[in-house]
Amino acid sequence: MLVSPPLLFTMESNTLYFIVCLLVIPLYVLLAKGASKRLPPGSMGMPIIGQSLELLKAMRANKGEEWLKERVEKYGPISKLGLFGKPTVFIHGPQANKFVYTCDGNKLANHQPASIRRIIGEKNLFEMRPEDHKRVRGALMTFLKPEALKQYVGTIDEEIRMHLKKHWEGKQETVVEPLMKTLTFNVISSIIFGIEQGNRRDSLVKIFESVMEGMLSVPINLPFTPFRRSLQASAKAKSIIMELVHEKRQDLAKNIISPKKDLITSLLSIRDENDLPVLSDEEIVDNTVIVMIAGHDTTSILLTFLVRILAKDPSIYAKVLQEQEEIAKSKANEEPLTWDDLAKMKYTWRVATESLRMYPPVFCSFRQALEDIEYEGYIIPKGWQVFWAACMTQMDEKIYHDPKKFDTSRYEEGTKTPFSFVAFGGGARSCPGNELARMETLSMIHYLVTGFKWKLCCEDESFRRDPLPVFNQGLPIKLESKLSLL
Ligand code: HEM
Repeated sequence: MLVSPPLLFTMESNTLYFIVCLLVIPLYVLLAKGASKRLPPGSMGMPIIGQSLELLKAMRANKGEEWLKERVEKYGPISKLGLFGKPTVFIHGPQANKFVYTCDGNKLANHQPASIRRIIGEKNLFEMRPEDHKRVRGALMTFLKPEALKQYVGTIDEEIRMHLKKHWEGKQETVVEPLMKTLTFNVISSIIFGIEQGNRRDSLVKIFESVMEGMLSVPINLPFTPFRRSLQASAKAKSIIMELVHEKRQDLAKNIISPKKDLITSLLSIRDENDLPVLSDEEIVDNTVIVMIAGHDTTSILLTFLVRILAKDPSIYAKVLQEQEEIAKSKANEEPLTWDDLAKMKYTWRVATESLRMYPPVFCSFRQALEDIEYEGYIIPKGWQVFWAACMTQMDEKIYHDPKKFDTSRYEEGTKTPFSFVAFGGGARSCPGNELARMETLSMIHYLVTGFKWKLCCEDESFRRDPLPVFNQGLPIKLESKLSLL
């Protein structure tokens, strides 16, 4: 979101970028020359560099959408360009979203940058071709589907209360973005690893922070490069997770723990029709890593935007507060939230949905053509990248009336154009963590609005895309505890 494919964008430094470019020039020239006729319109830009730097610059100024809109005005909804050393076809609109989300995975494959592939490992969901992807995703979904997640509402509730007590209560000022990251990191690690708060979890969290640091780097494995540090941290994380896998397998055999305890026990317990494990140990480890990485940053961004929206618009804050106070009133002191409580938070989720429409954490993604593909009368040649900014349809005035207006009533009107709301992607590779994200978001907003009032320190703080949204100052706020509920 990853972990998200747009992670592709960040380049450590221009120097490293140029070194990599030089290494891949021959491949680029071959691919570009090999392209047959009926290529989409557009210029490939400078060899290798193509339009990468322009796009990066626009994204960092939070003008990525404008930059792409200009392309669409100039060339139409399909055009060619050069991005990150590869010939690329940019496609746009609901029909582009539909094409990507419904295309056979043997023709159009997921496409991660080399740094991510090497750090996470070969057996992760992002890298898999359709057959393995279906098997591994099916296994993950037995844990991430709503019926299974229901039992973790209490765990999430407990994590949030501990977090608020430690980081928010009694503070007069705080910075929201890093705190939301800490929270979602802790929630997801408690659900995945099933480890109580303490030294063991803290050390895993620290190791994962180091893993993240080099995810977006140029994959040069030399001493002191962030990529080397990330590789080392990921090897350490994986060896700890592998130990956990062995421990939990033994505990399951002795019936000391439940198969539903956490993601690892759940994956270990899935057997096929011949009573054999559905996932190998290596697959469990690599996919635990991917869920950790894909699962925390995206949700923390949504929560950070919600804090901003609630501070900026008193009428939205008042309605969310009313909904949440009604739920709070129906509960005894310290009684945790339940699945049914979350189901009642309809208005709050509409606010979150509208936030996801206007400020999607994942803005764009890449795939790779595994064969020549015909699309809208043009050829996307084998080996080329397909690049699309799915979420641009969410700000399209032909689909959403007055798209710049924050308007939760949009979701009262029924269905929209198919493939136009795609904050969680679509098709076989849509986000499997959307339900978990919803649970975390609603629970946290419940405790925030019932427990605190806040004001933004900088009313007009802007954010850049790097490639996920990052607030320039991390969203500092002035904070007031309403009462000590926690
Ligand atoms: C607000 C929160 C979230 C947003 C906006 C979000 C968004 C997305 C999007 C747009 C994709 C598809 C990317 C593509 O098509 O290239 C995706 C995939 C994915 N997400 Fe999320 N996500 C969120 C939370 C989570 C959580 C909590 C988890 C962990 C449980 C998670 C795990 C994944 C995984 C594993 C994939 C890859 C799925 C596959 O390839 O089959 N996400 N996410």
